[in-house]
Amino acid sequence: MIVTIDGVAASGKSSVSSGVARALGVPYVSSGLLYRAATLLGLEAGLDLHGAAKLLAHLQAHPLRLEPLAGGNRVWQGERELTGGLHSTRVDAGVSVVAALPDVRGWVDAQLRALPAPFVAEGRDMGTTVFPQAQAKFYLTASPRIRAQRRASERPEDVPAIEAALVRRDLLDRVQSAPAPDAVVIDTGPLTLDGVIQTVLAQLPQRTPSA
Ligand SMILES: Nc1ncnc2c1ncn2[C@@H]1O[C@H](COP(=O)(O)OP(=O)(O)O)[C@@H](O)[C@H]1O
Ligand SMILES: Nc1ccn([C@@H]2O[C@H](COP(=O)(O)OP(=O)(O)O)[C@@H](O)[C@H]2O)c(=O)n1
Repeated sequence: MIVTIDGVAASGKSSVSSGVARALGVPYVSSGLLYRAATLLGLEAGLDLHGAAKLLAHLQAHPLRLEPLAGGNRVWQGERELTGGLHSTRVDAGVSVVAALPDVRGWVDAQLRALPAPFVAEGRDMGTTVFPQAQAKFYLTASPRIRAQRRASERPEDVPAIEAALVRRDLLDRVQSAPAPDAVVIDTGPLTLDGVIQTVLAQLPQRTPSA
């Protein structure tokens, strides 16, 4: 079974996916971490993030590996773990530019499609482009202010600055962020994290042992 959980920035995708995946006993897959890792490598190499050809050549010369665990995903470049540096403000600021490059999207999509199901996949276009065949699809929302307040514990900036950056990223990401027509949309604003996880679990199709 593949479950997709898409949504806007900081809407709760990775926390909810982790909770749902643990309840199901399967891994979750964070597609955003691959875009973040591609951005970090580009920044470290001093590349122009708008330049698809050089960035893609760099990614192919320095392959990344996503480790999709139920408790939290990790990203590796050979023996070097990149995970800790992927949620910085500078990666936040550059990632939407990298994610707009069709070649980079193809590179990420190929890695995701090579993963063995079952899993919960989270991002922007998991239910539309990457896994349109998924058995259950969800799309998380919440107001920019609520999302910024939640993320404030994870970033050095104040809530208004975080909110402005989230709104900017939503705008830059809007092309790949449309909900799938068959996704269940959940406004997480009035819900606790566990409330969202239980809402998702309650809507999953009955599983058979082989699914
Ligand atoms: N429904 C919720 N209620 C309260 N806090 C939440 C809720 N969902 C997520 N959070 C918190 O909001 C922050 C952002 O969630 P995260 O899962 O990282 O979102 P995303 O993966 O969409 O960026 C985290 O600190 C998380 O614990
Ligand atoms: N499926 C995806 C996932 C992420 N992304 C890009 O990667 C960025 C980081 O995604 P993320 O899911 O880690 O970000 P948050 O929503 O957790 O802040 C997004 O802002 C998008 O630019 C994408 O384009 N498509």
